[in-house]
Amino acid sequence: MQLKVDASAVTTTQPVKVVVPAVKCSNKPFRREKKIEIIKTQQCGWGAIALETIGKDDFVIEFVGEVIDDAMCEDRLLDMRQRRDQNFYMCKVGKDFVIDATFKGNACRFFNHSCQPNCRLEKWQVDGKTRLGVFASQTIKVGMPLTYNYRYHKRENPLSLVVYLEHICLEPVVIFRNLCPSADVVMDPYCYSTAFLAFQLYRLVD
Ligand SMILES: C[S@@+](CC[C@H](N)C(=O)[O-])C[C@H]1O[C@@H](n2cnc3c(N)ncnc32)[C@H](O)[C@@H]1O
Repeated sequence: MQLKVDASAVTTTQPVKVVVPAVKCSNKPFRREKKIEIIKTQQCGWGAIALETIGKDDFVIEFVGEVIDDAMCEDRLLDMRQRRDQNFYMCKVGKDFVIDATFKGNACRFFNHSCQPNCRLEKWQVDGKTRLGVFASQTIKVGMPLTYNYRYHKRENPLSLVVYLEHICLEPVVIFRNLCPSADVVMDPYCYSTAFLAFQLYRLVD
């Protein structure tokens, strides 16, 4: 599996000088990424595991991808629906600001969701630009799957939700059965619609 990375189109993975947000000053720049392996999981497609012990609150990896606006995001969601894609790699960072790791990204695009994750996403301001870092929320041992909570949300534009719901109802899917046994992610397992795609946008909006 090869991902194309176009440096001009993605947020960078290079170490940079970090301006830590005043409110959340933890003085931890995006340092070296941790060693990670991409593996085929039993039930969640591809996933990522730690290849080294990761300390609590350590920087793990940056979430990189193409920066797209809401309109482009909508277009891509429609394309995904037509292709019947089941894996989604978008993170909504703010209004008109989505990072899409579908076509361009790094190992972070393989981190699966868990309601009891060992990592968390943080939004940082770096030299005036918003960047997403994945940090360990606990000590992570070698071989452990790397997960964070996708924080699904409902589509904000109810109109588009209605339109999409009319159009699609695919095969039943049961998701998050493996890493997410609890019921705090509510999905309709019988209607795999674009409404569902909307849930698949990770949310990091304040
Ligand atoms: C960011 S991708 C993660 C990598 C993905 N598993 C793959 O094979 O490329 C997100 C997608 O992985 C799948 N996924 C993530 N977490 C999952 C979980 N806990 N259980 C089942 N599928 C999961 C869903 O299809 C989701 O849209």
